[in-house]
Amino acid sequence: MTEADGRHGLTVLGATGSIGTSTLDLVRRNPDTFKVVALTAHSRILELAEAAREFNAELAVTSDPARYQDLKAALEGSGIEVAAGPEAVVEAARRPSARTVMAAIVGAAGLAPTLAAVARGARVALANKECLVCAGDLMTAAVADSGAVLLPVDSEHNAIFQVFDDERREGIEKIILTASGGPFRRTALEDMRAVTPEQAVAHPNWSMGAKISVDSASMMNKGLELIEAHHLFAMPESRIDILVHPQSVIHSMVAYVDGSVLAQLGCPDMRTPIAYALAWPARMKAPVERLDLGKIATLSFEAPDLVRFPALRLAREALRQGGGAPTILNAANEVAVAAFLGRRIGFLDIAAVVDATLARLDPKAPASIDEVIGLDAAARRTAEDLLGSVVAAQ
Ligand SMILES: NC(=O)C1=CN([C@@H]2O[C@H](COP(=O)(O)OP(=O)(O)OC[C@H]3O[C@@H](n4cnc5c(N)ncnc54)[C@H](OP(=O)(O)O)[C@@H]3O)[C@@H](O)[C@H]2O)C=CC1
Ligand SMILES: CC(=O)[C@@H](O)[C@H](O)COP(=O)(O)O
Ligand SMILES: [Mn+2]
Repeated sequence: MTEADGRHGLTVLGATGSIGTSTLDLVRRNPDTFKVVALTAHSRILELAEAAREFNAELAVTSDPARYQDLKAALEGSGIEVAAGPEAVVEAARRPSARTVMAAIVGAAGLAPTLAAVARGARVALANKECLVCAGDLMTAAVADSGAVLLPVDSEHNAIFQVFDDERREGIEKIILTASGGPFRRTALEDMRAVTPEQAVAHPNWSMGAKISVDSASMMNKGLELIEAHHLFAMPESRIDILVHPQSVIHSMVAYVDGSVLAQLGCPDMRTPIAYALAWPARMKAPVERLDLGKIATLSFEAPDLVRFPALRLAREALRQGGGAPTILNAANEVAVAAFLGRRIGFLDIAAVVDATLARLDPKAPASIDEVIGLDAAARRTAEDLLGSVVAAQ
């Protein structure tokens, strides 16, 4: 459970990313509490090596086998074990000395290592929402089988987790997920056609990786979070509302049958939900700006616009349809977002590619993780094939 030296063993998957570095910032401030076991990354080898040295990690892993020699050279003489490849990331997640695994890889690439942490019954601080979107039923079944504890890190789900009375579920009426509306909340549909990746990643409230920032701009992020909430809290789609709240101060709410609505509030800084997940069920200090509602003065709310943000509608329909539809939605979205960031398609083409991919494939429910991986791969191939035709049709 804990290290021989009494500290809480922690592995960070995706250590070089936005969530990974925020996690390590908290670890840096609490050296007597946490012991870093393994750190993983993909391409940012120097940052990975630097963090591994700073935190005296047992193991550093790059998921890219072609970067093994670079990582080995960067850690020469440190005594830190080095490994490479997707299977090595899974092995890192399996290391038993880490009581908690922070799952902060972006995309479905995080599925296998997150499942490995779940399978050994670890505490899994889950940032990687795509895991639950593409394999939610299988993941929650694996959690039930192994006795793993899933601690939501995504700010909305962490908020819900803090105010959701799981012991008295019959008292819960619905979940209200808040959404900032992203950088294009007030942009006309016609103008969205020409927005650039730089504009799309410029989130008004949060500093995040490129992929989730684009998802926030298209509101696919809220669609993914709808599916994530369905799996984390076993709530039907019909009892999960989405409400645009541009200030990102109320991170989400739970409405009860007696008319009470419980919310979690805070300044938008991921170190709050990360600290909650790392310290749970206790609390730890987080070096974040304190909320001053008097200074903010106004909190506003509006309904989401499903015409300008069709991704939200597609995600809700995929959740209603069930089976493999969310797996297809997620994989197609990953392909389309990468193509948008690479300037191969326009912003509005993202939802069009997802829609067309969903229309092409049989959404039969995957019965195993291998079937999820197969459906994910088929959806990626289909989405890649569709990139050209969707653009040509605009
Ligand atoms: N950022 C945020 O505030 C929030 C993020 N999340 C979720 O958390 C997850 C991480 O997001 P974020 O930190 O923003 O993303 P980043 O892009 O900042 O970081 C992603 C991390 O994953 C690694 N990675 C990328 N591709 C692969 C791969 N194929 N195999 C293994 N590792 C890989 C990256 O390595 P490298 O950089 O070395 O290439 C990096 O360490 C996402 O699922 C996101 O939706 C949820 C809520 C808030
Ligand atoms: C910080 C976090 O949890 C993000 O998922 C955030 O919610 C994105 O903001 P949007 O509400 O704009 O999607
Ligand atoms: Mn979120």
